[in-house]
Amino acid sequence: MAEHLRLGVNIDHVATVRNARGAGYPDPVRAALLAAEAGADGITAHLREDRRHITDDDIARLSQGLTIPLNLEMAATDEMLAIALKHRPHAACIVPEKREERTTEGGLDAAGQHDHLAPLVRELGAARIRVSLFIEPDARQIEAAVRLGAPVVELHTGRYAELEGEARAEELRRLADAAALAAKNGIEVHAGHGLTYDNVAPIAAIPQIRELNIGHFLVGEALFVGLDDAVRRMRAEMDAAR
Ligand SMILES: CC(=O)[C@@H](O)[C@H](O)COP(=O)(O)O
Ligand SMILES: NCC(=O)COP(=O)(O)O
Repeated sequence: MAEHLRLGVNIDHVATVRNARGAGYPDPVRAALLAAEAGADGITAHLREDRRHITDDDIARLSQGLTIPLNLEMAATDEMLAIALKHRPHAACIVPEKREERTTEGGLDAAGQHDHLAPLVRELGAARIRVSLFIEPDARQIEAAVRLGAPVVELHTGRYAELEGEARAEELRRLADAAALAAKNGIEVHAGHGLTYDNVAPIAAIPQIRELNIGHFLVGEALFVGLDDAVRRMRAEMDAAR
């Protein structure tokens, strides 16, 4: 039987709504605490270099107030490394970032950026922060993660979420193959981006995947049913698929 599948709730887009008005509400930390009560196994927050949603203060408050693990998503920069080392989250997921993108468009080029990433992975690991690389489901990237000594990879499910029909089925096969290859090499496998009630089941059914990080859909759904119900239903969809 496949092991328990953890749900990491990403609260970035609670901050997007707050920042639209420059107000103090809605508070992403309050959302994180509510998600934890509803059964989230962890909280994910992406401190973008342009601070378009999550802010430094949010990370400080999440680091102090959470009773479940924090997964800090960060670009591979010295500034973000210093922030991670200051707050020491449970995990740090290194993601690619472009200022002009609407959302995280693709995976990190772990293969092409080995020399840039190696010291970062080493320093985070030495601080006992669990490093994860947000990559495309691609054997070359997984082999690069192995060479870098990353304990975790998070497979980018954005393409899978956007595609339909046979193209989606093909992307699902790539995700399953990548998960199997990573697990065979002793890497813990996570996945996320663009997951919803409608598309989560086939991803949750991949036995090597141990954690899903889901945010944008849950925050939107929370407008209609509340965050508690949205997190509980996602948990149920994941468990049913497992
Ligand atoms: C890396 C990633 O997938 C996330 O951080 C998430 O989707 C929310 O942030 P953005 O929408 O700003 O990319
Ligand atoms: N790393 C993926 C994540 O944290 C959530 O992505 P999304 O559900 O907001 O698209």
